[in-house]
Amino acid sequence: MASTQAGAGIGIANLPNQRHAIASKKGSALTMMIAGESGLGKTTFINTLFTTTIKAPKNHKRRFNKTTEKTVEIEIIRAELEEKQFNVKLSVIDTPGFGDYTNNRDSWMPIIDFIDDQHESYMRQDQQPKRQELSDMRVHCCLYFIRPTGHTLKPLDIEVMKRLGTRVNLIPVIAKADTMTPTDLHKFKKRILEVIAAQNIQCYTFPLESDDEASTKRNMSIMAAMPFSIIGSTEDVVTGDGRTVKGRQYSWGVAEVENEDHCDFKKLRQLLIRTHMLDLIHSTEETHYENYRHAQMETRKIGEPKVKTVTNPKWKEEEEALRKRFTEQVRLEENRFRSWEQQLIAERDRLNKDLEAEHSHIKALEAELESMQVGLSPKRK
Ligand SMILES: Nc1nc2c(ncn2[C@@H]2O[C@H](COP(=O)(O)OP(=O)(O)OP(=O)(O)O)[C@@H](O)[C@H]2O)c(=O)[nH]1
Repeated sequence: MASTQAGAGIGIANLPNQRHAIASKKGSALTMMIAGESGLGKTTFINTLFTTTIKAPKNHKRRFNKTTEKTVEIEIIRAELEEKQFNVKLSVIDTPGFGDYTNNRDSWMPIIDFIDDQHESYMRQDQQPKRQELSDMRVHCCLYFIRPTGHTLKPLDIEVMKRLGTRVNLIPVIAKADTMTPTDLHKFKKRILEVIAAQNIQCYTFPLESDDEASTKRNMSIMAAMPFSIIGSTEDVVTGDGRTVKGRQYSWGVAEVENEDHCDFKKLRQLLIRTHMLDLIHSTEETHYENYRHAQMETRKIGEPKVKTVTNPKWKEEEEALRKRFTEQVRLEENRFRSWEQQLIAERDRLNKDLEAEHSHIKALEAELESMQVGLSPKRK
């Protein structure tokens, strides 16, 4: 696996030039999450990103190049990027696709919970007296994959994006851009942006103005590309003019991953791991984590554990079913006891009657005995 970034480097050396020079000697850690409906190429995208950003692995720590089977649970893929003494620990969280079920809430709720749980875990560690080695898996950005329908955002997309946007730096992405013509793609992007504005969905934004003109221009061009259209592929294919590129081969030609006329993969990668990595980390800390902390502090005392409300509707349904089963069981048992009680009462009555009959019988015998005794006793004169 060769780096396609050979000349430009992977860009980590550019980190000191970024707006927030917070990179320490220890390096930075970037955690990105990939979410969206099933089968949109999320896992393929991760592999594509890694094959084009990471040099051949030198040790077992780097774990990537996943097979593209259906993702069924949240998976974390880690890699280390290193360039000119800058070390970036990259974690990519692949999430199960949703949208396959009648009740789709079941599938996207764990994603939201995962983001909240990372904030919670960091906050709890932060409140401890000893805070040297905080483990931090807070999600710095979430790429939300949109199906290339050519129409508009679906209600499910809107629902999930709204929730994600208030928790994390949300970056909308149009999947499988090679399945749309440039004109349709352009119209689709416009409609998506209209829905995002109308529905008040919070997406990641960054300051466009920079110290130098070139950076400002670059920022504007990246921002103008949102929502980023992408093509995912780890395959090397040969173009009509003889170049070997990462792309998807069709009878009509090649859809190239890194060709800016074909999709925005390059711009997205530039934003994520070159130009705005530190801004993503910083805004997570300053905005999303602070929002979470603030909301929790209003309702809880320091050190108090979070009351886990049962937010997952699947659990709610299970709880409901369990409650019904329990009530039914109690009702059956009560009926059983009641009929048992009836039987006991009937048995008691029967025994009482028998006892009474025995009593009467004994009394009759006693009376008989008495009269016999009277008959036998010697007559007095
Ligand atoms: N045309 C086209 N197909 C793609 C692209 N990216 C991925 N695919 C194909 O789409 C299919 C699904 O890809 P995955 O990466 O498994 O999709 P996923 O979103 O991770 O799927 P889940 O794990 O089920 O959520 C595979 O057959 C890929 O080869 C793309 O950019 N264009």
